Amino acid sequence: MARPSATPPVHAKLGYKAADDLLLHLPIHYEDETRLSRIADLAPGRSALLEGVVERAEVLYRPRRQLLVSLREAGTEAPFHFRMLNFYPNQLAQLRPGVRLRLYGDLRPGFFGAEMIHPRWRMVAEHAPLAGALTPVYPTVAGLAQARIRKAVEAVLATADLDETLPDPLRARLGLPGFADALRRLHAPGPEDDVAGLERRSHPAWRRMKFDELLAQQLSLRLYAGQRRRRQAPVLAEAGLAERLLANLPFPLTGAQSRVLAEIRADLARPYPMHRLLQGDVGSGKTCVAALAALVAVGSGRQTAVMAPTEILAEQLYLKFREWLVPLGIEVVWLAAALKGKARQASLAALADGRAAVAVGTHALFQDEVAFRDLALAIVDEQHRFGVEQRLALRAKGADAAVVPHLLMMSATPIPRSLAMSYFADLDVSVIDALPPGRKPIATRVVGEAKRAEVVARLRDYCAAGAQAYWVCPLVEESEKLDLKAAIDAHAELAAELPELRVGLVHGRLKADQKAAVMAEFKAGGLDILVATTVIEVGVDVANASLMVIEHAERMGLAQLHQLRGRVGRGGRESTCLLLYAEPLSETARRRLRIVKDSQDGFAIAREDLALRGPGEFLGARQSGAPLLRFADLEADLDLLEAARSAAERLLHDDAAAARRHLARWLPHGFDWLHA
Ligand SMILES: Nc1ncnc2c1ncn2[C@@H]1O[C@H](COP(=O)(O)OP(=O)(O)OP(=O)(O)O)[C@@H](O)[C@H]1O
Repeated sequence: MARPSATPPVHAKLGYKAADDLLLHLPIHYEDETRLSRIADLAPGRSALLEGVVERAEVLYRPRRQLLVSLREAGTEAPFHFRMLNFYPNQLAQLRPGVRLRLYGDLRPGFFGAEMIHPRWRMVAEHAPLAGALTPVYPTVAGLAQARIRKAVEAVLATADLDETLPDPLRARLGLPGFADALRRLHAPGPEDDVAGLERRSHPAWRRMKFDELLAQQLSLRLYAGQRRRRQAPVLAEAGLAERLLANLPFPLTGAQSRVLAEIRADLARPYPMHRLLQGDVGSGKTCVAALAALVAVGSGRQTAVMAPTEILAEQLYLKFREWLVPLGIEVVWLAAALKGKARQASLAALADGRAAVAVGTHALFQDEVAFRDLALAIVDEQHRFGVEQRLALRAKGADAAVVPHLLMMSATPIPRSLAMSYFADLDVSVIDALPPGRKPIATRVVGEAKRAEVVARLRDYCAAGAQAYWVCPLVEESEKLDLKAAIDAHAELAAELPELRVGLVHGRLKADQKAAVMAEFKAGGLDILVATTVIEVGVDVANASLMVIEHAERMGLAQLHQLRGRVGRGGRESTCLLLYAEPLSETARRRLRIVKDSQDGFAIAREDLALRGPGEFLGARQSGAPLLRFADLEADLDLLEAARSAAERLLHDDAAAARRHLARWLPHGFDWLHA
């Protein structure tokens, strides 16, 4: 009977667009049916193929209903058994005495001696031939049998075009097998192949796949870079205003800041859009460099938009930009969702007619009703927290659709080089790798919650000596409500325990002006202690705050702890950060906290965090919903990534047609998320 036409084909069931996509649907492991094992030679726990003749098959009812089959291997005395806990009556009927079976499964010690539970079995004739290749086991979905996937993959392998896209010398240099060869080996390795290497993904055939994937990514990044260079952006080269701010600043730029500013200025002076990530550890002076960049745009008679993912961060940027730009006679407007009525209309009007040269705000900046007269530069802070569409929307705000604004992204989450190289579409990266002089290291302690009373006593002494402190409440990932409750409770407790001190509270649910009022009060010294949810993570700048207590530090990411801690240590005082943890603390959790305690280097901490949590945390990959890479692992395969990077350049130059074929194979349906 024909299968109903509604049944989707195998590739669709697995989530692929085309049957050819199955070529790269690679096995997760293999079953070896190329040789028969003898039960006497097998250690328990190993999977193997056995053969035997059925002696008896009976249904037992204790301890539960099951089918027990006894078989005898040729030349042995004792029978062995297999059990089926689910079976059909016709299976029972097939298992007549004298029937010869081959079984594949795990052998384990059982009540009657060695046995298999739920092996795969089939009836065979005597001396039936063995499989010529290992049997691949593929990732699958519910209701899709391995046999169907195997068949579909075999069909595609037989018909698809497996031509070689890499030049021979390159393959030889990297020790990589040919594409067709590698693919056949992965889908159907022979008995002589290194199966362990295939399963561990270290086999040359696997390395070939990983290299190809990375190469495709690098090629697409390069093509994208080429496209960008063909787009038009305003040339911004008037530095007079920036020079005036430099003269006004109470400090000289650090060497690192000057170098990075020069890189940005060179980009802005080009007629195609900048696409640059400005990285620097917390407090390294990124915002200051960004403000100078904005002034280059403003000096050229154009507008700048500055955007942060949360209102509190945006407000901090707004305050800094005002402090630096307003004395130069520049109008800076504020725009966030909470801004309503007349104030909102005034901001919108000032942007539309160009009176305001700079707008600072949140996501509200890229709503449809926001029109710039002449947007030339978009600065996006902590960009990895924005979704791809949001970033694109801001870029589309240039007044003339043919002219694209320059894009400067800032991040205090240091992104390891391998990630930056691989994930971001053609991204130039500038790193501020030194802190301004005079910063003191922050003494960090890891303290059990049982010592909370001592911590509170310490807080009292600190504040009595004129210092200010943050008390940061746990992050409860899934629930803003719980976050809020924790902060409100901590605030009430501290206020009761320390009646002589002024304790303030700030959290994400406060209205923008309320938040701003609390922050301003803390900054002005009107509060001794600020209880906060993690909203203060980045960008908050209060020089007199020199103690930070972080509750439930064990729940937070390492990079996040480091960023939080960076809120102190900004003034002349010795600063301290206490990481409070709740018992019991696992060994891993203890190790993680120790990493933050022992290092002040954001990059080193980020590397550890990457190893522990995976790249999604850095890159907002969750927002994009697309996996970063299917096969290659950015940390483990760094050598391949480097090789792919240089090979991409060569291939485009030497054999553009091969490069195109390579891309068509690996990214047949585009990869747009990568290009944002
Ligand atoms: N070269 C410098 N010398 C001394 N102080 C500086 C220098 N550059 C910036 N600062 C000061 O250091 C503090 C942090 O600078 P800025 O806000 O630019 O850093 P950031 O990297 O954006 O920090 P954050 O991690 O807080 O976002 C600010 O108070 C700023 O005035």
